[in-house]
Parts: sequence; structure tokens; C-alpha cells
Amino acid sequence: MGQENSDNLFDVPDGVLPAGYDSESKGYQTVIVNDKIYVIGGSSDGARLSIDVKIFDKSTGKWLIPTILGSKPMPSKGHSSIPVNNDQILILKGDCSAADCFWFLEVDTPYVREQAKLLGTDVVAWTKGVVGDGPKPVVISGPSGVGKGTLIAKLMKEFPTTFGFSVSHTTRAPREKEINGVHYHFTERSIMEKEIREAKFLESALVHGNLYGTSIEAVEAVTDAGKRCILDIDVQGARTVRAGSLDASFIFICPPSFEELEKRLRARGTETEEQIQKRLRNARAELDEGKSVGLFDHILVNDDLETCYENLKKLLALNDRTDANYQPTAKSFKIPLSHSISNKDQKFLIHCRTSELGKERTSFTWLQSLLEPYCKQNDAAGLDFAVSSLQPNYVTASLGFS
Ligand SMILES: Nc1ncnc2c1ncn2[C@@H]1O[C@H](COP(=O)(O)OP(=O)(O)OP(=O)(O)O)[C@@H](O)[C@H]1O
Ligand SMILES: Nc1nc2c(ncn2[C@@H]2O[C@H](COP(=O)(O)O)[C@@H](O)[C@H]2O)c(=O)[nH]1
Repeated sequence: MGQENSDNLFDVPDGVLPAGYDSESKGYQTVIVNDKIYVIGGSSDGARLSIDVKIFDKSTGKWLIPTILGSKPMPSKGHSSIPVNNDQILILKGDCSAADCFWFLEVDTPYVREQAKLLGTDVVAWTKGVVGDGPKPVVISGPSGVGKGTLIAKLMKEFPTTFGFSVSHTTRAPREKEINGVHYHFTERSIMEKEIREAKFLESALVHGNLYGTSIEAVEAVTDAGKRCILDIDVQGARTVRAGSLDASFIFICPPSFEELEKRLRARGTETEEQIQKRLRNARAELDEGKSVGLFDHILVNDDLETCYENLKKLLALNDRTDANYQPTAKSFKIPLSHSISNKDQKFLIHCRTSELGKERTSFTWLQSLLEPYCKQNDAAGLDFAVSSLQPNYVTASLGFS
């Protein structure tokens, strides 16, 4: 497995590799971006190679010890890598499912440059690529007690295979019927703060005196399952997501009146009087914020529950559909273990031998009809894909063959 653009290949001299790197089996790939050499790979447990990162600075001739942010890819049987836009490296894991085969290592993006300044070290950051233009995640926001959870529960019950809930982390104590991992990941503050520093969260905020946050993993768990992700987050969180790279629909839920909001919050019976007062105070500011220009795409008033639910379904274009006829758009395929990757005219080509495609035929079912005639005539087939410039880290597979 290897890259075709030999400009970016670099042989690490013997004896210079960091400990744990197996230079004999070449269980690593080297990629040059600017004046640095990124060595991606590492030790093997016999079946799988770890995907670690080491950086060699050509200008100083020294190895760097970077801070590595984000969750790194699980070991694979092999991988290829290639630079993207001089600020990221695309890593393609062989013999892995579509949901886990594309990974990006940010090496010189504005985000890692900012983190490097903050931390005073070299920084790289892992992000998992998302295959296809999946349905946009939905951010639902609004003051405490307005009925967000109730509306989301109805949606999940009626459309269980369409929607998946992004399970947030929180430092607040669980309520009587709340289940860890289902309603929230209930977490200690020090642990959550550490994970926020490690960039494991898409957003986080202090809400009514507790820390709440959406982990990248929570959203990925839903999108990897081919479902549309629903986020129930406060207005601060919505603002952060809006400013970030997740392309979502933003819906704000309003109460019919402040008195009704107070009535619902009290009737729920989950907070102390002091907590209710705090939530109501915050609600006034949130209701003002909800009207801020450009933050929310839609505002729904939750007066009569059934009417509001029908309006929500209309917004999500669900009123003429049942869950039974839903077809997820995500395609299922597997990159063969033995492949190479090249970059041409802003597109990437994955090359693999016909015999490899043959082996992978069952996982390439969606390509099969297109590939069949080609495979008969040629010994090698290529799968075109592009990295979307609109949705960073989205990989739009795959219409053409070379
Ligand atoms: N349209 C409605 N009419 C009357 N009661 C409602 C309506 N919608 C929700 N409720 C009730 O209001 C209470 C608060 O609803 P819910 O817990 O869904 O609010 P929430 O916005 O998710 O609150 P939080 O942000 O605190 O989690 C619940 O007891 C729920 O049954
Ligand atoms: N910014 C975020 N806000 C979140 C998240 N998960 C929930 N929330 C919001 O917190 C309040 C209070 O929730 P409760 O369960 O204690 O009643 C509510 O407005 C939620 O929308 C999150 O991950 N990030």
C-alpha cells in the first residue's frame, strides 16, 4: 500500500525512527507537509498496526513531540495517507467499513495553529471523515421546561431508524428515571474538563450551574449508524455549533407564555425551588437570544403538544413518511486492504487491483453494476472520491472510475 505522488514519499533513515516503529515491515507511511515529515503508523500486534503520529522537523533535523488532540483511529491491517490542501493528511484504513475508513489528521489548520499557541507545543488533531452528504443534524434548543425533551422523545418513538439522539455529557446528578449512557453520560467535572481540553467536544457550556457538552463521539455514533442526529442543547451550545463546522438545522422552541413555562417546570417536579428560580431567570435571557438574527433557522411555539409536534415533522419533511420506507443515504463499502491513493485535479483516486475488488465484491455491492464491465476489461480499477470543500471532513464518494 502506498502513495503515488512520490514527491511526498520519504524514507526515514534506519536508526532514526522512534522506538516501536517497525522499519522492516514498513508498518508506517511518511507524508511531507511544508517542512515537516509526518510518520503515520507504528507498532504491530501481529494482525493490526497502530496509527500513531511522529513528526520530524526537516529544518532542525529533530523529532518533535506534538500534543495530539481528538480520538485517534483504532489500529488497522494497513493504511495509506496523502496530504490534503497542505494543512491536513487524509488517512485511508484498508479492510475497514465505510464508517471507519477515512480519517483526517489536521497538521496546519487554523484550529491546530490556535491550539498550538494556547498550549505552547506542536499540535495535531484527529477527525474522522464522514462518508456522503448525510441528512443534516438537527439542533433543538429552547428554555428549560419548554418541552424539547418531550418533542424529541415523540420523534424518536415514531421514527426510531431515522433519528438518533446525541447523548450529551453532563456534570449534573441523574434524575430518578434517567439512565447513564441513554439520557446523558453523567460525568465528574474534572474528567469532563480534561476531555474538553483534549478537544473531544464539539461544544460545551455551563448551563444552570452545571457543565453540559456534546462529544464528537456522540454525534459520530449516530451518523455512523446512518441516522439523522438530534442534539438537545442550550442556546450557548447552539451558538458554538452554528460557528463551527457542523452543518445543521437549528430549531428554537418557545413557550406560549412565561407563566406556562413556569407551570410546566414546576409540574415536572424534577428541580428544587432554588433550581426552578435559576432556570426561570436563565429562560428570560434565552428567550431573547432565541430571536437573535441568524442563529436559528426556525422558531416553533409549543402550545398544544400535538400541533407543535406536527409542525416539527413538517419542518423535518416527515409528515408524508413513515419510518418503514426510510432509506438511509449512507452507502456501504469497504476499501480493500491492498490499495494505493493518488491526488489529481482536486480529486483523489483509490487504486486497487481487480482481484482485490473481487475479494471485496460483497462489500462493494452498490458499485458492483458499475464496476462489473470495467473489471472484465481491465486489471485495475480506481474509485473516485472528493473531499468536500463545503463540509470539511466529508468525503463524497464516488461517481467515476479511472
Ligand atoms: N405542549 C405541552 N403542553 C403541556 N405540557 C407540556 C407540553 N410539552 C411538554 N410538556 C411538559 O412540560 C414538562 C417539561 O417538558 P420537557 O422535560 O420536555 O422540557 P425540556 O425543554 O426538555 O426541559 P429541559 O431543558 O429542562 O430538559 C414535562 O412535564 C412535559 O410533560
Ligand atoms: N450546551 C449544551 N446544553 C445541553 C446539552 N445537553 C443538554 N443541554 C441543555 O441543558 C439544559 C438543561 O438540561 P436538563 O436535562 O438538566 O434539564 C437544557 O436546556 C438542555 O438543552 C449539551 O450537550 N450542551
